[in-house]
Amino acid sequence: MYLHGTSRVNEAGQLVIGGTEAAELAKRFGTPLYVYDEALIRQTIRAYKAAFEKSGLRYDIAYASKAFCTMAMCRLVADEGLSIDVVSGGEMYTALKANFPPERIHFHGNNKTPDEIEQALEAGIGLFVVDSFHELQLLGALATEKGLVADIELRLSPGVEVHTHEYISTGQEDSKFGFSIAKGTARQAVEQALQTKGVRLVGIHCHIGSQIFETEGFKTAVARMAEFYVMSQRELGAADLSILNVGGGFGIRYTAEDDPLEPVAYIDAITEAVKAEFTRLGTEYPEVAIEPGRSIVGPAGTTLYTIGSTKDIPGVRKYVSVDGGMADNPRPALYQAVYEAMIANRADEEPTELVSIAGKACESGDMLIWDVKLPTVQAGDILAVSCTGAYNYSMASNYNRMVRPAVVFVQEGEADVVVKRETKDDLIKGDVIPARFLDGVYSK
Ligand SMILES: Cc1ncc(COP(=O)(O)O)c(C=O)c1O
Ligand SMILES: N[C@@H](CCCC[NH3+])C(=O)O
Repeated sequence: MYLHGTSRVNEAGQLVIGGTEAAELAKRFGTPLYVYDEALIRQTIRAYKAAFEKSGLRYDIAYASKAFCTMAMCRLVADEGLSIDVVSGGEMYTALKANFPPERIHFHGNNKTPDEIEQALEAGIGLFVVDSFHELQLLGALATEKGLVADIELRLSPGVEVHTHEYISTGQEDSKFGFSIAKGTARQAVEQALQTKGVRLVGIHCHIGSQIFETEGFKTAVARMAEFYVMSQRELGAADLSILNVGGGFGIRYTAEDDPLEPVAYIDAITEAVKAEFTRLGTEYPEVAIEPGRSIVGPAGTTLYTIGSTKDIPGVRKYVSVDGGMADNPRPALYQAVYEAMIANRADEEPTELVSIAGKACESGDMLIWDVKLPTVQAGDILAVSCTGAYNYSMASNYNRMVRPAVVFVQEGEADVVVKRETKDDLIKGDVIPARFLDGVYSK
């Protein structure tokens, strides 16, 4: 298993994360357990900032909170000086409750509801990324009603196809997101935005997809967006335009086969492309904005499970079952995502056996890893699955009425619970038995 951040194997053969043995964390907090290496999160954020500083361009980094949204994470992001991107009233509420400065919150989403827009306007959210004509009209009307002017970016689709899973590719023409540059709707959106009371067009935005390993797609997107930006200023009179937002999507190493670039390489490619394009077009450089999610939290997360039953089908495969699965990590089932794992309490032992890791949900597709080499496992061993920090906790469910695991942040030998493990009472807290069901139901 690739060891990210502060993860290492100590002399006692134990996996250690953030200065604490993983098996000790499992004992203290129970399993399944999401463990986050806080130092690695901060280090990645600082690497993005340093790469931009080097470029000399004005910049804004918004953490895409959909990857992992909790109050502690929002606090950390605020402390590191980033902005934050939210895509729902729930994410916005979490950030606001964590005292995230509202002016540094960016509100995304292809179907923001009137309630969510009102909530955002009342909270003083700094930026709306507008995704449709419907939203433009709704936001303009609601802002005007309140005597406000909302700063907006328009989400455009630059028609860039990238090599990633089709469910996480977003910049292509055939997408539910954004106004198409090629089809002319982006131009109409700028024209309409400039005539809409209650909004001020400050930027254009695109996001070409997620888990992208090369820089070509970003460079193409920058070139198309730059042309459009300058056209909007010169031909359409978009005088307040000053931000070019190229979204997130920077790839990470889930397995040894993955070969992502360092954050700095993506930023260098983007900032160099911005400079080249804007110089060619003869216009002042814009502020460059990005929205990384996965790359900030993905490698920092490890999920710990306790191994239970095994089933050996001679000549076929050996199934090793853990006490979690698709409820805490739906990504293998959804995207055929591949993960690596190790036995945390015997991390120095040679992997000798090829096994497959099964979850405990009542579902054949609940497989966390097909074919991973481990030392011979025993019930009670702690399995560590690496690189589970992005879109795992945030996409977790209560399928089969499983409780969501706790989340701990570890650093320098300290471990803090940032999300408590759900209880069985949490599972039924919204349940209501209609009074008419109770009348004599057991007496019939
Ligand atoms: C608009 C937007 N911004 C940012 C992100 C974050 O992407 P990633 O987590 O791949 O960095 C996404 C998700 O793909 C997105 O849809
Ligand atoms: N949920 C996806 C990423 C979605 C990106 C958000 N636009 C994943 O786990 O890979």
